[in-house]
Amino acid sequence: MLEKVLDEVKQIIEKVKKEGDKALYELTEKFDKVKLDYIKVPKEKIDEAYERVSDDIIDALEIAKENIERFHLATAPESIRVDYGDAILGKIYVPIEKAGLYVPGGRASYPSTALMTAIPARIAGVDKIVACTPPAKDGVNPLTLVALDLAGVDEIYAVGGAQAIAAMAYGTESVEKVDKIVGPGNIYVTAAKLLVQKDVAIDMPAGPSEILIIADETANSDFIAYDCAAQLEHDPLAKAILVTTSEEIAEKVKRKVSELVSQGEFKAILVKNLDEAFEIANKIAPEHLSIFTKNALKMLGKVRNAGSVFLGEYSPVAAGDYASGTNHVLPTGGYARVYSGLSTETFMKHVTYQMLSKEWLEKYGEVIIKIAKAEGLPLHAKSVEERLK
Ligand SMILES: NC(=O)c1ccc[n+]([C@@H]2O[C@H](COP(=O)([O-])OP(=O)(O)OC[C@H]3O[C@@H](n4cnc5c(N)ncnc54)[C@H](O)[C@@H]3O)[C@@H](O)[C@H]2O)c1
Ligand SMILES: N[C@H](CO)Cc1c[nH]c[nH+]1
Ligand SMILES: [Zn+2]
Repeated sequence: MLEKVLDEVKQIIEKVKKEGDKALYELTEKFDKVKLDYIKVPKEKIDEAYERVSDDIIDALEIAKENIERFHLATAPESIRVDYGDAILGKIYVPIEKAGLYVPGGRASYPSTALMTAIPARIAGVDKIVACTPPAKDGVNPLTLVALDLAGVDEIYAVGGAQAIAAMAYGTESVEKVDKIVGPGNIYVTAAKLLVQKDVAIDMPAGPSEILIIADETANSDFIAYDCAAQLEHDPLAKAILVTTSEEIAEKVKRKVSELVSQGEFKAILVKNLDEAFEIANKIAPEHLSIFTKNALKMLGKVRNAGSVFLGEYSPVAAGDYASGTNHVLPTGGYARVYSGLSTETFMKHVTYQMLSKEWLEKYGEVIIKIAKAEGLPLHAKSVEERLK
């Protein structure tokens, strides 16, 4: 599917690279049908946004923010130092300097994604955080602006789609070029991230939402249907797959999903046993994997490829989408085979270090010298020999 839009997206990227802000204004008019007279959202528009949203929803965002912060702090990578007596070796985690967040906003608005991307970036200690999000007729969605502001984003740009990714990758008069672009989006956004990744780091391909549910005969078919429908409501390209040992559940879920939602792709697969179900799930590597079986927590050991796992009937994917605290920016399209979801680590890199003693070098110098000479790199050997004279 991505291949179908690659040529069009390439052209969008080239236009932004060549024409900068002018291209952003034109493409926003073409794709978003919006004519704004700014790209960088002015401070007064952010202040105004607080007036336009209710205290009630701000309170809900604040609670979600606390839970997301709590989990991302608890799971942040820690520097490590190993002291072997004659040598100290270690790894320090350091933040990247500039991060660009993409917060979607085409068919729905995504203030939750503002929190999911900005909070880990702040915890990591990123120096400058900017965000792009598509505008509507009267500007960027006010709740998205409030969420970005609450999470501490430095600059917000009213631009979406592939043009936003190109702007953050290469910079324009208004948009700052960043070191790494993160965040989910539709097929155009995802294709653009894949195309610019030779010039800028990206988190992962995080495209149209997906769910795969493994269910045995004990599962509640209505809960399964609602979880499927919830992910299908994101995008006509969204996918939901039920893998079950029960024909009855497959039929009930199929019927209910078709009553609840009319877009996206739903498929039910009947299997003989749960081992077969996990084999299929691991092959597909879905963004979300929900497990509705007896002893669900025990099933975690069978999971190899998935973005995030939801265990038992009281763990709707919507909880992870908004408020439990795990991140909802997750790999799609089978990329969970090799990529992880967004985390504090996404905004960091590690630097290894060592401080060796004379004793260590006396003990291992010969090993270094032998291998260096075997590789045909005599000056590597010499750099050790000189110290051991
Ligand atoms: N995988 C994840 O972690 C995750 C998380 C949240 C959301 N999502 C996904 O994000 C997506 C959000 O999509 P959305 O469309 O609502 O918002 P979006 O912001 O991703 O896309 C909107 C933009 O797409 C561009 N666009 C629309 N039609 C175009 C066309 N024909 N040609 C070129 N560009 C075009 C426009 O510029 C517009 O600004 C959904 O697919 C949802 O499932 C994924
Ligand atoms: N389910 C989405 C990830 O695929 C995340 C999200 C945001 N808002 C609602 N849901
Ligand atoms: Zn969702």
